[in-house]
Amino acid sequence: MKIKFTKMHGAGNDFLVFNGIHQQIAFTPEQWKKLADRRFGVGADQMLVVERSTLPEVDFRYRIFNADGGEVEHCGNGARAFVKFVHEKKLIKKTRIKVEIMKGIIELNLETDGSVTVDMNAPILDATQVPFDTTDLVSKTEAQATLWPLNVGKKTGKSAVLISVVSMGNPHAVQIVTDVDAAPVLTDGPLIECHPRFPHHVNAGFMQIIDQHNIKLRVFERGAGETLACGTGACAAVVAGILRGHLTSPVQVTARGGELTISWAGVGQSVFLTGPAVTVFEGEFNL
Ligand SMILES: N[C@@H](CCC[C@H](N)C(=O)O)C(=O)O
Repeated sequence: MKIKFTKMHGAGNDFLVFNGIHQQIAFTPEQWKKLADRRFGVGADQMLVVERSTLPEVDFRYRIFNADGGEVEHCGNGARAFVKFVHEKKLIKKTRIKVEIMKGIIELNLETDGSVTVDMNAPILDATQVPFDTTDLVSKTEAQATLWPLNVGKKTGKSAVLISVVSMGNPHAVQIVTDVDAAPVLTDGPLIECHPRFPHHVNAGFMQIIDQHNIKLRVFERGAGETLACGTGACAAVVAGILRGHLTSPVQVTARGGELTISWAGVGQSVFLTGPAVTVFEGEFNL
């Protein structure tokens, strides 16, 4: 059986996108992992499957699989690629689209310049809901933010890493660094990703504040390693930076693969993510 896919990216975060409406897409975690492999498969950070939603007034359901084969709750860059995909495949004419994801519904808008804005819903700031185990930890407060000490490698006790814990539907641990290019993303990233205090594992963000409206960001993603950009990671970082009093909305996020714009009006409000989505090529493989 031949399976068709589209290779896409959003600011360098790359995807294999599958039309699950006109072909049956049901792979095992091992098969997803093999497809994502950059040597033995096609190569991607995430795989996205577009399906019909069964919910009233919701246009599609979209499922997300990390490169390690695990299904996850959300993907901000993927959501933009998804909108471009359903338009290019003529699956819908509307530019404002409602989509069911694992934990809720999001609204997306295809802008006239081809970029996509995603209403990412309100961030979850209650650490235990992220989920993050706060047992025996003493938090610090900075402006409106709660900061948690996290023992990472040899950084323990007074040298523990101070993190903001934010869920954008998926879990994020964000820290501020002075120089993102020198930050220990590849060494501390995997330790934070699988830290025992995060029972569902976590995406580890390293943010350098440039000024009130600009940050540089690198994210070591759960289940995918460091990617060239992470949409939910950008939202979580900006939320953390605004709560800590360092940033003011809107914020331009410079990732290694491109630029994202994030707006947030504050606690209880939706975060809006705007950025590019690009189709690279179409392909097919035999299963
Ligand atoms: N690249 C994504 C996030 C994908 C999921 C993430 N790795 C997780 O496991 O939560 C984005 O653009 O948001």
